[in-house]
Amino acid sequence: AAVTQLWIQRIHHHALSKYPGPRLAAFTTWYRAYYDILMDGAWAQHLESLHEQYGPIVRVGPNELHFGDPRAYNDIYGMGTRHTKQREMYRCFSTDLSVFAMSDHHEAMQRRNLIGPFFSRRAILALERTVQGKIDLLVSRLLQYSNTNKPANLDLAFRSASLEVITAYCFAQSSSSQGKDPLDFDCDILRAIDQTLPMIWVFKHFPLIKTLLLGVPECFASVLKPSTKGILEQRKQMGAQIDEIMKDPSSLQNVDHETIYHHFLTPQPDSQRHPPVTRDWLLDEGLYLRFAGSDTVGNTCTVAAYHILENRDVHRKLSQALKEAWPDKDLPPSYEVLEKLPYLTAVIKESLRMAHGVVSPLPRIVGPSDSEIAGEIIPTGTVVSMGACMVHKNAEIFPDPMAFKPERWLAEGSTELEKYLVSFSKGPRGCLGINLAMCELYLLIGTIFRKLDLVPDKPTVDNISYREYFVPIHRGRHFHAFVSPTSE
Ligand code: HEM
Repeated sequence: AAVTQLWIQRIHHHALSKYPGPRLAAFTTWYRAYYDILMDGAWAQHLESLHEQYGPIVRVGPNELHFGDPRAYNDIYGMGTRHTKQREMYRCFSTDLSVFAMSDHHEAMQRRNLIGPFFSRRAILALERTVQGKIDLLVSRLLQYSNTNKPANLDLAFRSASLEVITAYCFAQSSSSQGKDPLDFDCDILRAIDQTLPMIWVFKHFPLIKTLLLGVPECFASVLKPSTKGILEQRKQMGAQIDEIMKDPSSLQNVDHETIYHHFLTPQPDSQRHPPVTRDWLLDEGLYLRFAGSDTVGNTCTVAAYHILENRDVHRKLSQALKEAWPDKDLPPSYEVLEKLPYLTAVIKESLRMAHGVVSPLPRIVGPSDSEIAGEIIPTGTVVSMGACMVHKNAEIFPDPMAFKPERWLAEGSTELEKYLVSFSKGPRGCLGINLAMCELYLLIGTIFRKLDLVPDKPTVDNISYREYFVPIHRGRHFHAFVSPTSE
């Protein structure tokens, strides 16, 4: 009887009852859990079919709406909005004290003000050489393949390069695993991400499992579930660096550029009051930054390389533009020169559109008062979201949306399109690392396509199709290519 009563309440007498959607979804969050967990990260894909069936607003949970009309994106995430992040989602990453997991608007703004300057354009330009150094290392590793008959795994190559950049940038360390063959781009940290990321939906729908696995002493957790072993090991390693710094802050003088720890340990003006500097805070913030700054950039490069190499005309135009701006291969132009190249810029924008950035819809809780979203007044407390993929695949905004067409960003009136490029999200909780990400994308894609001739090895669209675990996980064969140096 209790179940029937709940059914009647949720289906017929709920504030969201007027919105269409599967009845089971309106009744229970297990509906979504089925797609997240049992269907292996298939929720974002399922949402597309729900919108086809039910229209632009779908009730996807007892208290949740998903929007398909691109106007909604700005209403949910744009400047001036105060909707908060949904705790259940953002706590799955086990970095609860990081800015990313904060829901209180005011606290998050203070924390963003603290971290922001570390990733400002000025700060990035000052560390451009650190970024370029890691990209040069990637190119020299890739060039080692030119003497073999083996294709290089570009998926791993780009992910490991962006991980190296963020690790050097934030922590003045290297992420490459000691003693491993650098040719296979194998790396403990990437392996830890691959092992643990698929657990996020389990953690979201069964928070007790997360508490159990991550709360018990490490030796038990790795026996209980090997998939958390990698991340616990990473917490241990980053924790050791933090312990050393907290014990002896003068050790920070031994590194050759400012790290995130220098930044956090510098006393701030009262207006940007610090959280107390604790080991737990530094660890959560550090782990999150490293995650945020690695796969996001790496995946975008993989999608970029796949499409550039699949589209001869794009490849030819890009190589031509790079050769003109960069005649001597050994004298790389600065980021500020590269970012002014129209064709490279168009390729990067189109790659961001096709890669989507974060592929899961980002859940927000409407507040502090009822809010208008896509012309509807949505009650306070409702969970709302709109996946970036829905915006990027909208055929009215981006005609022929599944085709890789940098030209769409060069056509007359294309600046209007910018507001629909939402890979970094928008507004008060948009990406904090956008300046670093853009610098990496320009230097990486510019350098790779100026210096290397890449021939894809058995490319298929499976190389870049993904399962959705906040960021994409590529389950199919990774994208591989044979590598040789460009002729001049
Ligand atoms: C192509 C690369 C990148 C893409 C597409 C991307 C995308 C995003 C998106 C969509 C969000 C919003 C997440 C949400 O609301 O839940 C976000 C947040 C964030 N990103 Fe990025 N990101 C990229 C690179 C980076 C880099 C290099 C860093 C630097 C460490 C970074 C740091 C952050 C941080 C700290 C947040 C949390 C901001 C907050 O919660 O207020 N990201 N990013």
